[in-house]
Amino acid sequence: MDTDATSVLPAVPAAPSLPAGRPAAPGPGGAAPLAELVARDITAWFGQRKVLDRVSLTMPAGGITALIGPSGCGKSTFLRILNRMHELVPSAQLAGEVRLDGEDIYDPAKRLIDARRAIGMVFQKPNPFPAMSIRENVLAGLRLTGTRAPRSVKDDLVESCLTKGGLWQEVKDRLDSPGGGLSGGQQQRLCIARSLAIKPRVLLMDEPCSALDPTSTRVIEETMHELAREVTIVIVTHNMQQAARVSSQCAFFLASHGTPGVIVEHGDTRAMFESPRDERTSDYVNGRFG
Ligand SMILES: Nc1ncnc2c1ncn2[C@@H]1O[C@H](COP(=O)(O)OP(=O)(O)OP(=O)(O)O)[C@@H](O)[C@H]1O
Repeated sequence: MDTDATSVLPAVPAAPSLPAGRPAAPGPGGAAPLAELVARDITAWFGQRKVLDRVSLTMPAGGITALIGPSGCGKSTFLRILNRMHELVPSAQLAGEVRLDGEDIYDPAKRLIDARRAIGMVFQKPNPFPAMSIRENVLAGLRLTGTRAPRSVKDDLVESCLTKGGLWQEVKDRLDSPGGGLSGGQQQRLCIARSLAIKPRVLLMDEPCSALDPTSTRVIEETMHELAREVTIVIVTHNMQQAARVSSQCAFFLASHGTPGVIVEHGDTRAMFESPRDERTSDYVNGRFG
């Protein structure tokens, strides 16, 4: 085992909140301000195996950050650490810290559910509750978190989340039909709408379009641009054109020859694609490996 693999979850000792790196920008229409997510010195293990080594990344408020890199370099692991899902794996350990607007999400005094509420996740494979209606799917997060609201408030929420998820026009006349009856692209947008219903401040997306056709992919990408006005987005993608189209900044992960994943280079997406500083980034974004 690595000699520095000493920490177990929760890895980060309780610490006073740090001020955010920059003032939070106000959200539209009185919504919660846009949030900055900062990961510092993240090291992760599965059992004895270290899979990430001191990865640091600031994901700016209202930005879309794309995590790119070859298979197995730790992108999904890093993403799952950002909302405390890594700890669901029994052998998983981590060190480092994750701060949402300066607040340590691994602070033992904080509730896990609050971190997951604030930092939502959309997965590679659309996972609506198939037998539940479209409406119930959108509201499922409220049920799970025990949030009660009058019918009219729920109706408004269903409409606004489906609108933000780019699905309202297609489903407004069949809200009581099962979620499982939608196409794959529609199901993924339903999952986005479901995530939005609990008003996350960050949305993590793990290859959200990899199971979708080009038309559905384009709709989701347009949706992401709209959503970035009110949530900070972090997306894992293998599709370099998608990273170039949707993201404002990119982080290139690499785990060479069995070593743990690191970030080789990160920064403005256009600069990363047009004038990468590292030769390995250039080779990857130009399709020479991976
Ligand atoms: N539950 C797990 N148990 C043990 N090892 C795991 C587990 N999940 C991931 N790993 C290992 O951790 C490393 C990083 O995996 P991860 O899925 O984060 O990479 P990735 O860059 O997202 O890959 P891909 O692009 O193929 O999804 C890999 O070597 C993988 O085998």
